[in-house]
Amino acid sequence: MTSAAVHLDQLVFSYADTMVRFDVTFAPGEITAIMGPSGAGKSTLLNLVAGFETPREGQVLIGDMDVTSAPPADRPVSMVFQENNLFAHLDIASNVGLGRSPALRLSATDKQDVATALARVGLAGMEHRLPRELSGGERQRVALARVLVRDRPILLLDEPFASLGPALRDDMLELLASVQAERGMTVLFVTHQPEDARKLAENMVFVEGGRVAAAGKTADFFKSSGPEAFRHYIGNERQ
Ligand SMILES: Nc1ncnc2c1ncn2[C@@H]1O[C@H](COP(=O)(O)OP(=O)(O)OP(=O)(O)O)[C@@H](O)[C@H]1O
Repeated sequence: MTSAAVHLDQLVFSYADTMVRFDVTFAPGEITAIMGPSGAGKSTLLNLVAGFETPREGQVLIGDMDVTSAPPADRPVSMVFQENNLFAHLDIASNVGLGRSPALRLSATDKQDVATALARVGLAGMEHRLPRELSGGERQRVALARVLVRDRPILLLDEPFASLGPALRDDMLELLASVQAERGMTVLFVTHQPEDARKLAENMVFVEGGRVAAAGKTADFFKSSGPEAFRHYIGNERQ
């Protein structure tokens, strides 16, 4: 799998009362944390990359491919949400297998890959459990196993570990970091936790009022000379 940049080129999109404009590039094969106040447009940005929303103007480029009008299924993208990533009536192996075949027509190799992915995320032996028989952290591991069998170059994560306690969140960040290092995916990671960004992400994008207010290296964001808007935001969050 080759790494691909994600480029939002002069994108304009609006809901009834809200307009966003994004013009930003996400570095190929690296993790970028996306932070910003509630309602700033972070999920909207991911949805535009995934194809769940279509811009009014501008282009979405993945590598050198223009996917602006491509439906979500045709984009080289996987997405993990905070919750509800799994189908409640399907066992874990089937939920992961959906990443390979939406109709669950799985070859022997596919089934082997599902088992390998589940072992990779620490869930060997749980193949036949239902999602409700797992903890919240284990359910997110299943979602990551599905990302592994999909094997797409772009991974979008929308606050994936926000419902987990701090120790478990750290475990998941480590797992995500090692999976990303193995596969070289371009990862866009929306989080409200500055510590998550610091631990995981090489780059940061700060979204405010439907715009990218600042973008750069994570290390620079956390310096006293870091972007004013970001420093103001984390200062407020910490009060
Ligand atoms: N389906 C929708 N219809 C209309 N407006 C929407 C819709 N989804 C989001 N919005 C509005 O668009 C703006 C951006 O929402 P978005 O979910 O992208 O913010 P966010 O930065 O992800 O927020 P949070 O951190 O709270 O998840 C908000 O003002 C929101 O109310």
